[in-house]
Amino acid sequence: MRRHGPLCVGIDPHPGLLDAWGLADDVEGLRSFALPVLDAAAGSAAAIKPQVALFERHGSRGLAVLEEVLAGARERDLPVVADAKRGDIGSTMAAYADAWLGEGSALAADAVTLSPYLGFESLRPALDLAAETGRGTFVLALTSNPEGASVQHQGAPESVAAGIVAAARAENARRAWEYAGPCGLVVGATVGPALEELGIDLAAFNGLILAPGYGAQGASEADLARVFRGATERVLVTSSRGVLRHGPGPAALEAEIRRCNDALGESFS
Ligand SMILES: O=c1ccn([C@@H]2O[C@H](COP(=O)(O)O)[C@@H](O)[C@H]2O)c(=O)[nH]1
Repeated sequence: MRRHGPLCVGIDPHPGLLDAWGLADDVEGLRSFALPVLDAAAGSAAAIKPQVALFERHGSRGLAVLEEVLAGARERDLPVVADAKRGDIGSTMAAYADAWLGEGSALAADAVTLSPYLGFESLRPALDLAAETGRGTFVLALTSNPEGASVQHQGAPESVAAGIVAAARAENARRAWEYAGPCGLVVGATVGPALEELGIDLAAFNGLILAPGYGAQGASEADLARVFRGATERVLVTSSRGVLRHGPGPAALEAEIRRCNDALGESFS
């Protein structure tokens, strides 16, 4: 993030985008889509965030393409957040943790997104494995979709989302870290005044924040600066369709990534 700016490029090979790029909605199309995005992001973006569902829909061969993306990112020293949104009872969670954060797993990424809605502690195997292996997690707190509020804003005196933020903060405080703890949060750039309304202060948060909603979902650089005031230096801003619609040419993709990073940098300064 310090080197390139706060933009994380989402790799979301939607059927409509494959079509717009002149590619078939099959495994060859998936590969011809994902690898140029990886190339464009290496050297211009802070990270990439492959959307696992859009690889899974192509079955085992789709997951093999994801493994190729992960290996290519490792070779290029480009951090990867696997957007898998895993969350299950603890015994099963250990298997998800091994897959996405385990040393030697072909699917291991630098960080994985997790859903805490079976209870924050159910994530324990992934939280512990991330800390042991120097990887990270991003736990869904306030998601960017409008429906999220019906669950995440509930509760008094502390909302569900505020409870998740407090649990993530306590998790990071269990160990000493140089800059930010391994338990990050997902907070949408589209949440408007929800953080203030729910009494959540992200300036005091001790991990990274993954912020979807920029670009295709309508949040602007100014919205990000407003929502994350006091915490912008730890915000990894992610955009998928907003960047990908500039493809297929790698030069145009890279130019858009650089433009976003410049605009975000200006807005955050
Ligand atoms: O709260 C959330 C959590 C995750 N996402 C994911 O981010 C991208 C957003 O794609 P855009 O094309 O930039 O809208 C997508 O993979 C979502 O599953 C999110 O949007 N909101």
